Amino acid sequence: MATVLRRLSLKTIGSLYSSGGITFPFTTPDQSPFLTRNLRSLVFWHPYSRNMCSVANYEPQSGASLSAALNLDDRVPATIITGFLGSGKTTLLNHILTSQHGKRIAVIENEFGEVDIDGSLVASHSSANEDIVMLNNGCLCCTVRGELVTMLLELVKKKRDKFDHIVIETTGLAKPGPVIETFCTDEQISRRVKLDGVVTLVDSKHAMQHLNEVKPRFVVNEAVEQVAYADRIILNKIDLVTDADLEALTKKIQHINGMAQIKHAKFGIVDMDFVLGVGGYDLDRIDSEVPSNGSHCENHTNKHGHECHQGHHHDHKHDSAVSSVSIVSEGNLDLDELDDWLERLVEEKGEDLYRMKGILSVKDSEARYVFQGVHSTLDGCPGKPWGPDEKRVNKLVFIGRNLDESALKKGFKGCLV
Ligand SMILES: Nc1nc2c(ncn2[C@@H]2O[C@H](COP(=O)(O)OP(=O)(O)OP(=O)(O)O)[C@@H](O)[C@H]2O)c(=O)[nH]1
Repeated sequence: MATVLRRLSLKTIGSLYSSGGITFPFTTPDQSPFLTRNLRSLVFWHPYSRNMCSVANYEPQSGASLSAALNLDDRVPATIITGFLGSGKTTLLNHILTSQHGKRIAVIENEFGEVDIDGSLVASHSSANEDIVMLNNGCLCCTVRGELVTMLLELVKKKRDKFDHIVIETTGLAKPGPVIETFCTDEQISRRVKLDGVVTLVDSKHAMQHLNEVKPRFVVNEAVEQVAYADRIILNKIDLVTDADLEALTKKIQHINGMAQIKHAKFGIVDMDFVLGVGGYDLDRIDSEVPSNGSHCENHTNKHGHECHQGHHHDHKHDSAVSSVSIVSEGNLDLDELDDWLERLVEEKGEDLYRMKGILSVKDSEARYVFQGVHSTLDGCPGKPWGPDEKRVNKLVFIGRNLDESALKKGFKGCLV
């Protein structure tokens, strides 16, 4: 059964505020379809992310309700660092903790086993006294997910004034899906913490072997999942590979995830704005995040100075069951058809749809429509208006398992007017 997020109009938020408290929005009786409901209101509030979306068409009804609504998002951003065993997660974490970014960081270090080796490595590297390091034993994605919730709540309830950003380092064998879903589905967490992004470290020397590993039926390949869920991918340890190896790996990764920005690095050295303040789940960033043709690949730290080419994965054969499908197409979409298609899609394929993002041109609408989703949780709102001479190009990216590219394209085409 699809979980399509409900929204409240600004007017409703205002009345909830003035009535002395916010009621959790899932209690809204609004049963209208996802897009139709959202496009026909003016300003929307995401019950989990509390993002204010486009205010372009909004006529303020009362100063108090607008400012109350605009001040809603005081949640602390959280970054998940994931990546296969030995890929350089702790190295990146130490780089974050010793860099000048002006943020006080709270770290949740997930150690699998009795001895907290990574914890002491991190603690001994952290330069800022204010940084907080917490440890939990076990695997975040399975046995200790409840513990993650407890730790996050403890942080935000008791120490909120002591840090500006949370970084969670998962174990090398963690599946990111369940950890991400904690931020979307746990009401207490989603009210206080906002998922900023998933940063995946890839060991350039060994990743191909892990990505190609064939697992028994129903067993997940963690390395593939970690790439698939990423908002940012760091191809680390480039000092250990040749140009050709790096190019092949980049293509393989772009085939799995055509949405994430990729950077090459040695010892996790990347600019801080590549990993913190990513806004991977912010609807107002989707316009700049959805690539028009394949994934972004910036190569600032590439020792070899070669360029990555977007969209080239179509020239190669890959056997991975997890892949991405991009649709770039001019034209206007019929709102009702689109609504039906998206709802049907997440209902039927939600399990297999890891991430999706899109910018859509809807008939008779002045503004872009932006949406993003994780499995069957969809989230969308009107975005920037189209310019008078601007080509109205729809861009959608789906990342998931066993995606049927032709069925997705056909479904999309069926929504064009
Ligand atoms: N040559 C080389 N070594 C690196 C690079 N980045 C990290 N390393 C080394 O690789 C080893 C593993 O790095 P970690 O940061 O501990 O990796 P991790 O992902 O946290 O490892 P686990 O916690 O075991 O999953 C360490 O010895 C690092 O110093 C790199 O770019 N090049």
